[in-house]
Amino acid sequence: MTKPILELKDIVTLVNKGTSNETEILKKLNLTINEGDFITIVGSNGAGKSTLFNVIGGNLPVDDGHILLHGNDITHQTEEERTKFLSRVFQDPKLGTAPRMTVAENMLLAQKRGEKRHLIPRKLKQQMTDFTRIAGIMHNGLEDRMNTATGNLSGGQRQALSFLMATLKRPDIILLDEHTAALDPRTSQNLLNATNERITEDGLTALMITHHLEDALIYGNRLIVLGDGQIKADFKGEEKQQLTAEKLYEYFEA
Ligand SMILES: Nc1ncnc2c1ncn2[C@@H]1O[C@H](COP(=O)(O)OP(=O)(O)OP(=O)(O)O)[C@@H](O)[C@H]1O
Repeated sequence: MTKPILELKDIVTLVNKGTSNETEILKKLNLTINEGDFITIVGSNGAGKSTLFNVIGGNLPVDDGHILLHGNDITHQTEEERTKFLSRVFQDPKLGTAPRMTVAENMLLAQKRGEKRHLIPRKLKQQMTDFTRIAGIMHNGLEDRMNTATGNLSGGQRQALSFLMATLKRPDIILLDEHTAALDPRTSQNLLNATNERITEDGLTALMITHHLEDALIYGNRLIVLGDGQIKADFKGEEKQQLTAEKLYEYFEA
């Protein structure tokens, strides 16, 4: 039985409110995200993908409609309040980590998310073996750089760390906002494979925006096409497996 984690019901978001430039970005968008879903999201530039993430993350207010988390209305919860159940990885490797702190310290910070953030060296020592093991999951040498300041890591290692930090506390929802777009093709592929492994093996629930149709097809159990502020298509299971890049390309109007 699939259980809904997050439900977006008739979501409307406006920009430039009350001016002659007022525009509806999300137009009565409906989406139910079930436990264990790994949803890839594609759509033209300006389709509303980042806006959708901003609405889920509480960075942008909802002008109409409702957001339910495990059936409870969280439409008006702040971004801060939503960090209890949600985490997000951005495109820019500089955004997810504290550059002067080491890999291990960043991981400890992520583990203490939502609590008072005092870094206790004793705690760090206790956790080191565990953190090193977790870093090893990314298969990119991060585990050998546990005491390196994050600012001195490669972009790929830094993004891998951001991803690990986002998953460490097993949030209900993980938003991956083109998190491999700034990386070279091989590094991007490695991170995508590691992402997929961690999400599927740990049964996490995630949404991933990508402009690479092949990646959207390979990864995840669901694929959503966003267009003009609405869900144009939602492919699941067998239907997603049968989908081709050519067919998907048809959703991108000239
Ligand atoms: N704060 C804002 N003020 C005005 N317009 C906005 C604002 N935020 C988003 N928009 C507009 O809303 C539309 C959707 O933007 P959004 O960034 O969500 O698209 P996207 O699908 O993520 O695009 P991309 O693939 O280029 O990142 C665009 O036309 C954008 O210009």
